[in-house]
Amino acid sequence: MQVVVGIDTGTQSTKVLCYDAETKQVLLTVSASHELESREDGTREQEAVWYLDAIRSCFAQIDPKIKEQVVAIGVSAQQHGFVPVGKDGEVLAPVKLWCDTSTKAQCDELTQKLGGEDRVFELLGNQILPGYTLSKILHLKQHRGEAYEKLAHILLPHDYINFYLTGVYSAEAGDASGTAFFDVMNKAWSREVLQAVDDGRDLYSMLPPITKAGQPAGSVQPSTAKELGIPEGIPVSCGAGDNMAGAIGTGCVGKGDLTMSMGTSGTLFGYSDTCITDRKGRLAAFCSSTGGYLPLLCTMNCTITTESVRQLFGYDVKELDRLASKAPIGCEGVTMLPFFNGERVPNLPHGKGVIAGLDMGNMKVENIARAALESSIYAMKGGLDAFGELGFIPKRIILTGGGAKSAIWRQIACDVMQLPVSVPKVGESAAFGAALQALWTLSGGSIVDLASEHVRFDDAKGCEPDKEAGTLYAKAYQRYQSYVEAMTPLFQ
Ligand SMILES: Nc1ncnc2c1ncn2[C@@H]1O[C@H](COP(=O)(O)OP(=O)(O)O)[C@@H](O)[C@H]1O
Ligand SMILES: O=C(CO)[C@@H](O)[C@H](O)COP(=O)(O)O
Repeated sequence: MQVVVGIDTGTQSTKVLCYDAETKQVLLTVSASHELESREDGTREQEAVWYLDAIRSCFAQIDPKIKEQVVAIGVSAQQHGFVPVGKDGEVLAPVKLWCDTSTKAQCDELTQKLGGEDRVFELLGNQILPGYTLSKILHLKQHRGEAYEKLAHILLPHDYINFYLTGVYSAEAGDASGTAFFDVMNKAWSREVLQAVDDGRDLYSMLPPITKAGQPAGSVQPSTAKELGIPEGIPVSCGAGDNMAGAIGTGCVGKGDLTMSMGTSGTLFGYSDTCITDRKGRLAAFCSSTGGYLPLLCTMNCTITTESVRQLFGYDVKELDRLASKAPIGCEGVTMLPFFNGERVPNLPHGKGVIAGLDMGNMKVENIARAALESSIYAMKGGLDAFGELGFIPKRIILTGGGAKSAIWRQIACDVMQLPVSVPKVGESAAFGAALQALWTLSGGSIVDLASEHVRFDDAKGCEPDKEAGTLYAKAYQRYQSYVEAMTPLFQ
């Protein structure tokens, strides 16, 4: 046995996956859920200690005989969250998350101070958006002054978990690229952008060094080894944001590969050897955690949409799928704008969910159920168009995330995007990707070869696009776009 472990701390839960690289079998996956603090002003926060508690709880569920054989660990976590840490490693305030929309004012203030959107784009290759980390630091300064005074280390969730495992402060380019203080063209922290938050304090010196992809962030320290029941001194790979880890776990590591993740958020990302920036702001210019780039579209409402609708009617996911399958494509004109959690693309942090186009004939739960599934895919369709405009032409889409378990949703994605869909055998792609990154740290060599050796696809779940359905979806998508345009002024 050669056991590598992937930890994925998502929004809803932490998952730990043990993979035997010799037999190419996932031995087990365990999980523990997290709470989420939500407030009406768009605040979405978690306590960093919940992540460590969830990790401890996951490891407690694993057979000690497997744990003894672990040879390396990799960590993936939700991107963008700000973990403010003091000089002795103590966490100073709750973690503001990727889906926190309460910092729009700070984003506007910082963008203006830096000279406007064009200048920001020149400095970073990205915009300053509420989901990203930068505005959360200014928010801490303005609203939690005491914690800000003690700030000594600026970490992302996966950096913090790596610190727990190794005792070392580290970062890597993939997750760093989602901070809005990382210059993606030069793969370096931006001193100028951080000075806009506070020119009286050296925030730059609070950033961890960037570990090169494929290199370890450190090794498991004795106290953590004892707590988790794993060998001390084993390597911990540099780690990744969850989308970057998901790219590894779905084999999206070579030129032209494209993955769509249907999780709490909806993401569409492709691998590129060169930096791809999108001045129109649909694709974020992120780096991969394998040494290249990962342009990415993120919507804040994918399974958020289906969860909101199914909870409203008291259904489970299977019942929602069953009802949706009874409605025709386009839901007889019922159109949903799935901005239940605000939205990032389009940049509408104060956006709201809308169900439009209802009349006495089409107001059926079947249509509303289907509109939830369709709309979260329409929200990602603009990303595919952006990839095309920027010269990135994929041959297929690899689907992952909790939503990819739904057969009807997979076919909707395939028909809306008009691309063949492949589904990896291991569904927990971020945890699996983190485990494969750990294996890469041990073995060295090419990540492309390693992914093609270990990432397998489930032929039974793959789908081919239907042209006729594509024509119907294209019409419904146009209607969706018209509603987005019409509603946008109300959300600004
Ligand atoms: N069979 C299914 N059909 C539709 N949605 C599903 C199904 N199984 C799980 N899900 C959705 O997947 C979500 C979890 O997705 P996941 O990718 O694990 O989330 P995250 O990583 O964002 O925490 C659940 O909240 C649920 O809405
Ligand atoms: O903000 C983004 C990407 O930019 C999100 O994709 C987060 O990384 C959270 O992911 P999930 O919890 O949905 O996996």
